[in-house]
Amino acid sequence: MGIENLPRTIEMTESADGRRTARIVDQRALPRDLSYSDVKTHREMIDAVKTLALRGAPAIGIGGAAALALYAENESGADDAAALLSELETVAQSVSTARPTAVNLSWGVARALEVARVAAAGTAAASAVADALVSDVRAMIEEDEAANRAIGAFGAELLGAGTRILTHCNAGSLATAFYGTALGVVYAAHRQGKIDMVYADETRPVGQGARLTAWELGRAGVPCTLICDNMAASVMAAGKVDAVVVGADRICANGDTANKIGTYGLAVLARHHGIPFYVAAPTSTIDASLAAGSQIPIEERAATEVSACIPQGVEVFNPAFDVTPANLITAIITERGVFDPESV
Ligand SMILES: CSC[C@@H](O)[C@@H](O)C(=O)COP(=O)(O)O
Repeated sequence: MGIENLPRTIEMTESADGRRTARIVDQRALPRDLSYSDVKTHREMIDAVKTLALRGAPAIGIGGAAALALYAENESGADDAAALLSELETVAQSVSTARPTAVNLSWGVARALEVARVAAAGTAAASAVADALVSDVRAMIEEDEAANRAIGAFGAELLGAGTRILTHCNAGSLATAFYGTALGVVYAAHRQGKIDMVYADETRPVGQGARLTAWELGRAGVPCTLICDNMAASVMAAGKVDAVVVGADRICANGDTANKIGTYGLAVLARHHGIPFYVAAPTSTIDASLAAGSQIPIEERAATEVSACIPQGVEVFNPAFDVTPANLITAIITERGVFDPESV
């Protein structure tokens, strides 16, 4: 049992009819089934991102770039590179707005558009632009795994023997191409024999902790105890948590960090109990264009996520993310090292 049992979240492959596709783990089916979907068009990719079949900031960044590659490969009828580029500029708009909070999505789309621009400047053939896009998605996948392994190595240095970690949502291999950010820290520390237990918050309302983190850690052979979100305070008070490690969807210039709803509450609890609170994320999650967390767009999702059965007339507020102020974050762990949130 180990991380070799974890699936690759997204890969560029070829389907039986010879068309290039993005093969993704369909995370809606977990933990019941480990099943894959072959995504062939940019619209199918937008749907996968919106419905959380593909989720987690780094994974949707790669998915965004893949959407442009799929459009170029399978949908465009453009005669030449210049015509394709102009179509891609329109497609990029709809892909990068599929979900608003994780900056990685628009980062991935912007990177793909730049690759297409450079390719189109050097060729007249639309097919060469498509090839360049597919190659760059493959490069992004490799870079993402390498970044996560570096995050894991830096993060493991912060932890001592017998560490008990609390994590929220799924910032694991499933949220990235492979290995994970917060769970990357766990995997690296576990390899060094430092992890006694990982407490996984259930993560209401969608249950990424219960459905995905508990499944992933089990498959990787890391000890995991599932708790409901409202149990975190008493687990900390009982002295069972040595560090909180979470992922991020967007980190502002001042270090304020958006992550799955409930993260902010955990940071407040960690401060109260004197427990270090770490954010683990690749530098592609940093958005230096935003000065502070109040400027981060927070996605609101359907009321049916909160309850399938709502009494008539009851209003539901379902923000998918919250913002943890920089002063509650002990350190931000990136692939380039460990930073004070204010200096990130
Ligand atoms: C490495 S993933 C970091 C974050 O994207 C993760 O913690 C999270 O909040 C995911 O939310 P989700 O709505 O499941 O995409």
